[in-house]
Amino acid sequence: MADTVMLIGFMGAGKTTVGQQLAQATNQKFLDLDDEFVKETGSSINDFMNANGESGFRKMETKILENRLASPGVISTGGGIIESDTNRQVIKDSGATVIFLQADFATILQRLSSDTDRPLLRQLSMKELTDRWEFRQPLYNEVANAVIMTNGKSPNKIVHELTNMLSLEDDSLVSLRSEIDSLDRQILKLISERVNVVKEVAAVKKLNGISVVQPNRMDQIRQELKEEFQTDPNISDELIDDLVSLLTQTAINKEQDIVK
Ligand SMILES: Nc1ncnc2c1ncn2[C@@H]1O[C@H](COP(=O)(O)OP(=O)(O)O)[C@@H](O)[C@H]1O
Ligand SMILES: O=C(O)C1=C[C@@H](OP(=O)(O)O)[C@@H](O)[C@H](O)C1
Ligand SMILES: [Mg+2]
Repeated sequence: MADTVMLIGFMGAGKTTVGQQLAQATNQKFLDLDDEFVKETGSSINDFMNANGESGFRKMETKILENRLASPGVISTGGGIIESDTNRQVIKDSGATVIFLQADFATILQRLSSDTDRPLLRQLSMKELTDRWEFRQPLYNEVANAVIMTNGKSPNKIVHELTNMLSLEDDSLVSLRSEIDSLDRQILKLISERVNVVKEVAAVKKLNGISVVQPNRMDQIRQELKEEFQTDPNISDELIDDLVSLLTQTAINKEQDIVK
């Protein structure tokens, strides 16, 4: 395992949560630069930013990064650490293994919906926050050695991926698999949402005495999807046939349970 593993990513990506658990799982020291900030300044981040503005916060954040970077173990950073050119250079020069914890913007907003500790969340408008998100993405990528997609994954699962990745030679395969794992979870969540709608359909059919299986409807679904996706080289007619069969069979089973 590398001497220092540094977690970067936007607010709410899970740097603090995952960093703590990764350090525990691998028996290493854990440092969170936001906690170090509070220790060093004797002030909460909210109070410090209120008094000194974001630029004052950034200057102190750079000092703390430079002081703590040599610490072996897991270091979780604050989401804005990569905004400064100096910080990015310091991070690149440090030799730490830098992991970008990625999550989509909607997931971030959901995770932070009841947060009160992050001043920027309150100070910035939604447009400014979105702009900040977009501005930072290439900067995270610039310093990262590997990316872990966190959408739909528990911190435990992410720690597991990280421990695998950190003992592997080829990070690129792990990053790509991480993306696939995240997409698989999103697909399953969508299927679960589809089943919820199917249950409502079953209730309507039951009320009106309509039979569960409607062969025309299945053919229509297949036909429409094939037309819509005919120019997508990744989606073959066979894939559509297989997927629709799977989805409709799942739906029929569920509806039959409800209608009987
Ligand atoms: N993988 C995850 N899945 C769901 N919720 C998460 C995940 N990682 C973190 N969270 C939650 O999101 C919020 C922000 O996490 P935190 O670790 O503080 O993020 P960061 O340090 O990147 O800002 C916390 O409430 C935490 O419990
Ligand atoms: O994104 C940012 O600019 C910030 C993220 C926070 O850390 P987390 O990323 O751990 O929330 C904290 O450093 C401060 O509120 C500013
Ligand atoms: Mg944090």
